[in-house]
Amino acid sequence: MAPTEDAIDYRKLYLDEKRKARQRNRESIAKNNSPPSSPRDGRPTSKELPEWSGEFYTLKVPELNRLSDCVSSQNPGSIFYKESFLPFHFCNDLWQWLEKLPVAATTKNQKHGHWHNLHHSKRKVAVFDGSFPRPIQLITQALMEAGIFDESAPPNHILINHYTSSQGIMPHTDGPAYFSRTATLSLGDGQVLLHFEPRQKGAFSQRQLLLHGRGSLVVFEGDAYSQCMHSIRETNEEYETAEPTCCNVPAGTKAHRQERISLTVRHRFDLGLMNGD
Ligand SMILES: O=C(O)CCC(=O)C(=O)O
Ligand SMILES: [Fe+2]
Repeated sequence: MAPTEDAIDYRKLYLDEKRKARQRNRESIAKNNSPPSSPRDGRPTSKELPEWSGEFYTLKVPELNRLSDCVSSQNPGSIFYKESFLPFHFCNDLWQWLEKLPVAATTKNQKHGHWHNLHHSKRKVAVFDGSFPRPIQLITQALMEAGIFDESAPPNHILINHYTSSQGIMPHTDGPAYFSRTATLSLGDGQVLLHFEPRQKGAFSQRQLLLHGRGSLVVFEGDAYSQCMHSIRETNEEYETAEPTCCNVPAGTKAHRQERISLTVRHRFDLGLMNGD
């Protein structure tokens, strides 16, 4: 019998079902393989998150100017800095909101949106990825509007570090899991020196950058992201002194250390895939 228009195409059905079964299989493998420490686990419910009083905020931020805001244009290139990026009143509200984030009961699993005390360095960290509560959304939108991220690799991962005045972070690169651009916002009244050093000796020059608090922004990408390590020194001194390698303030400028919160914003590739990018 000749197939009619609406007769079932068994071959197509067979292929469709096979494709669906393969897809289900892949999804279940991905689910079972996802590490228990995934930051996507255990998202805080909206009840657990602190109340955000700034519901009607629209965040006005300046655009990043890739020429005038560039503080290291070569060797390594691509470090940008804006001393005043986030509005002052927003920084205060954000600080208070962040301080009220729930604290994870255990340090074993990274729980999304919860503070964790790191064993090795004692500083506190919290992660937001994928879907963001309002204040974090405002920040990611602001970074898009300022031309720092675009639709091809939008911010989808925020790491928040809470430091006492003496704490720092060891030399490291942010690694290949992310698009090679990091934007960091600093909150608090103090300052720190951010150090860049080449991963391979002699390949690039050392650089320093004085990070002001109260909403400053540093962006680094390209060589500064992939070929250099960055760090903040631990110190019990009240201040650090900028060296001649410092690229945004004169040598001798004092960076007065105080309690500080930083928000490091990036695009993580595997989250992009999960969100259907
Ligand atoms: O606190 C900072 O400014 C640096 C943080 C950082 O490098 C990171 O979280 O990867
Ligand atoms: Fe980093």
